[in-house]
Amino acid sequence: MTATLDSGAAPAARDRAELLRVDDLVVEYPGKGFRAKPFRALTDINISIGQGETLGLVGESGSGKTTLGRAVLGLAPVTAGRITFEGKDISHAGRKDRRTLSRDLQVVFQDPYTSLNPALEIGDILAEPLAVQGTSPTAAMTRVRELLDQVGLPSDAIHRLPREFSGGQRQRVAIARALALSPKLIVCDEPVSALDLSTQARVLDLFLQIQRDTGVSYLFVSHDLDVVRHISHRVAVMYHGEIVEQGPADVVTRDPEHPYTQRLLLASPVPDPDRQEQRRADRHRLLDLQRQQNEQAGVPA
Ligand SMILES: Nc1ncnc2c1ncn2[C@@H]1O[C@H](COP(=O)(O)OP(=O)(O)OP(=O)(O)O)[C@@H](O)[C@H]1O
Repeated sequence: MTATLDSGAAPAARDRAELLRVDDLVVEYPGKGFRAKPFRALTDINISIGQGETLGLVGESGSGKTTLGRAVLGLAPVTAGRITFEGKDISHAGRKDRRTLSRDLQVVFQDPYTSLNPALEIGDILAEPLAVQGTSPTAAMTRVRELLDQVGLPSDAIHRLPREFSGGQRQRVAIARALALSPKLIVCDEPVSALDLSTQARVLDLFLQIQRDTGVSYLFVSHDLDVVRHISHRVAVMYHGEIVEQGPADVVTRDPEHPYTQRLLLASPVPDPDRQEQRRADRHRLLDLQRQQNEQAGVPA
């Protein structure tokens, strides 16, 4: 884990094979309560993600980031448009197809405190997806040990319960669970926003390391431009259910064209842009420092 906040995702390779493609996607939730009419959460979304690539999805609360991730996972209704995975239309994939797809398409949620079953030992949490896909108990335990090692947790975690771990360690368990079946794409929905700054940095580094080791792709949802810049090859900016800008992470997050992205960049109690940049630089320095200190002290994230 040596990456710093300014040396995150590797530059995008030009000729990545396309893994996920979303064309003209519209998502409408059925209306209920005060929203008697269907509510259009996404309008004409077009994105693609290559193999080993990270697309960062950024935008304010309610802009539709989670809905887009949910649509990819088959959890939100596709009203119009198309979602293609490895060239196959999965927009309306049924249960059986989804079960097959779950080998390749996984998710890490925001809250490490509620996303793990508190009654299960870590070994059982990690073995669960393997058992569902028919892996034998012996092979599953070998894989569980591999996964713990991959996410930087000790092998004795197998017999411990989630409550015995910190937020960062629990998120490592959630990442290990997502990795169990060697997926091709992981939808990461605000996976570091519940963590403190130094833990955020270490977990982001873990995501990067895993991508380098396995070639997995990420659809990485975050409201935090710093986080998205660090982890992503490309960034798409969402506003009121639409993508208003997308392009290389560095360009979009440092020199955005769209006024909404410019506002997002400046969304800070510090009004002066120079001080804003200063604040960001300070934050990066702080993160690096904390990470170095933790590493020297051998403190797990
Ligand atoms: N199941 C649902 N039924 C109806 N409306 C929904 C549902 N889920 C989300 N919405 C609405 O869709 C819009 C987009 O929500 P979404 O959660 O995708 O945004 P977001 O950018 O991820 O926001 P946040 O960061 O707060 O999660 C919001 O107006 C939300 O109220």
